[in-house]
Amino acid sequence: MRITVIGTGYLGAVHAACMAEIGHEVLGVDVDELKIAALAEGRPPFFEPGLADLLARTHAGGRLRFSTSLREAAEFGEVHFVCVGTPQRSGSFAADLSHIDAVVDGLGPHLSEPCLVVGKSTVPVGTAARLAGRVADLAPAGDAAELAWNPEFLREGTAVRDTLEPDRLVVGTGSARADAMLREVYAPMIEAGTPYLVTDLATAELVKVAANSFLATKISYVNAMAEICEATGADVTRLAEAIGLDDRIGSRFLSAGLGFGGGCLPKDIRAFLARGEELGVERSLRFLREVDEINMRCRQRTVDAARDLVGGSFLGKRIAVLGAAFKPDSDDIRDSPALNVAAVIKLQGAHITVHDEEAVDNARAAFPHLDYALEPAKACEGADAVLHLTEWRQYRELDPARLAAVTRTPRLLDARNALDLPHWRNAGWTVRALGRPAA
Ligand SMILES: NC(=O)C1=CN([C@@H]2O[C@H](COP(=O)(O)OP(=O)(O)OC[C@H]3O[C@@H](n4cnc5c(N)ncnc54)[C@H](O)[C@@H]3O)[C@@H](O)[C@H]2O)C=CC1
Ligand SMILES: O=C(O)[C@H]1O[C@H](OP(=O)(O)OP(=O)(O)OC[C@H]2O[C@@H](n3ccc(=O)[nH]c3=O)[C@H](O)[C@@H]2O)[C@H](O)[C@@H](O)[C@@H]1O
Repeated sequence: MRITVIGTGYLGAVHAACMAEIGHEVLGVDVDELKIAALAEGRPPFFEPGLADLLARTHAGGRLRFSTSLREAAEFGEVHFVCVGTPQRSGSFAADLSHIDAVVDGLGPHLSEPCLVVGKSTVPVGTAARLAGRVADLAPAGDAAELAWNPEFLREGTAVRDTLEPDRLVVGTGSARADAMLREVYAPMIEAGTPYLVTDLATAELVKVAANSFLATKISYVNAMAEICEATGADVTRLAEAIGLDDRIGSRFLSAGLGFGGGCLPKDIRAFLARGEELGVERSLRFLREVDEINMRCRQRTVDAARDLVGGSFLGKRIAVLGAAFKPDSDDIRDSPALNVAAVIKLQGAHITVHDEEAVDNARAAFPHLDYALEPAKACEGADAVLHLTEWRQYRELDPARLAAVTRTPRLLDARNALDLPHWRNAGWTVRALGRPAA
């Protein structure tokens, strides 16, 4: 099929490459000329494992092209996936829908042949019905163009696998034609046994925010337990292990520590709260405010634990920060808990040096007042404390004895509960972790 993917960011670039990988002819479109130039040369504009190989393969096969022209997209595609950003609006919790509106307004008048516009961005419930009306009004050929909603559940860091082997496909549509077209798009996944659920538009939109809210709630639940563990001398990692063995609960998304960040979970629960208020159902979602509060307290607890570790004040202290991305295997620093903590500590008088193999350029651009090192050991030189804030595998493989030798005082805060603490203690480190006894 001829597919366009409009918006080639963390979601769209992966979706475009994966659609080409399963055999479709794909045109990726973005307003960002630098991004399009990189993608057109087969270079991923961001770090995502597996994406570079996929781009190289699909480019070589001639199935993947890029452009900045929406008109070209309208003329080319049978199915148009809309993957533009829906960030938090400034000064409010609500989602900014201006990008998605601009795409529909730009695409609509040029949609001539029978085609399908498919929303993949995460939107407040009710948006799809509004946009469906807009597509019908704008498309010159009347009912030739339809709109369906197909929310995306990929995670950064595993985006390629999540797209090629999704847990489920959810399609919001009332139209047999739209359903048939999307079954054709996703035929290899459906044949491989991926559950394919057809719902109405509103349910499809809600499935997405309900799933992200549940994941955020699970993380904040375990972080609330970490606060209780801190008050009682218990160990949240053992607690999570024990409750996770109940398969009704499950062990995934029970890693306590610095909490969630990124371009999705934080803004999605806030946009859901804002939409709940508009709909007059704020009571049903009030718990999400608590989820957000608990999550933000994780950052504060990390700052407090780091300050305690260095003796009660950051003034004049040198702090090494390991990790800048919001999660490992990504260079994405949107609402990064690690950089949030680093910036707050810097404001309290410390000298900060940050290491992150992949996110360093993004971090430097957004936080130019922090210092950066290209090696973990360089970041730790002369440090009064080392803060482990993003759990890259590389940090689990560090040699604590070698690292201790370059610090001023070997003190470690593991804010992700991911390091082998006895190993670090044996190498002479004073070790703290969130939600665990000091030992
Ligand atoms: N990043 C992720 O892991 C996932 C993101 N989502 C949702 O997908 C949407 C996109 O997220 P990301 O890819 O992370 O954002 P992003 O910011 O990385 O990418 C958005 C892209 O849209 C482009 N864009 C903006 N206006 C445009 C226009 N008028 N025409 C063409 N392109 C335009 C931007 O230049 C940018 O490249 C959001 O709604 C997000 O919540 C959903 C699932 C996973
Ligand atoms: O809507 C989206 O964009 C995506 O948001 C999340 O994916 P993502 O943000 O890429 O990453 P996650 O693996 O969910 O991690 C989110 C944050 O939670 C934190 N986290 C995760 C798991 C955990 O146990 N503890 C924890 O603190 C991570 O460090 C990270 O900061 C969802 O997992 C995806 O299903 C969804 O498609």
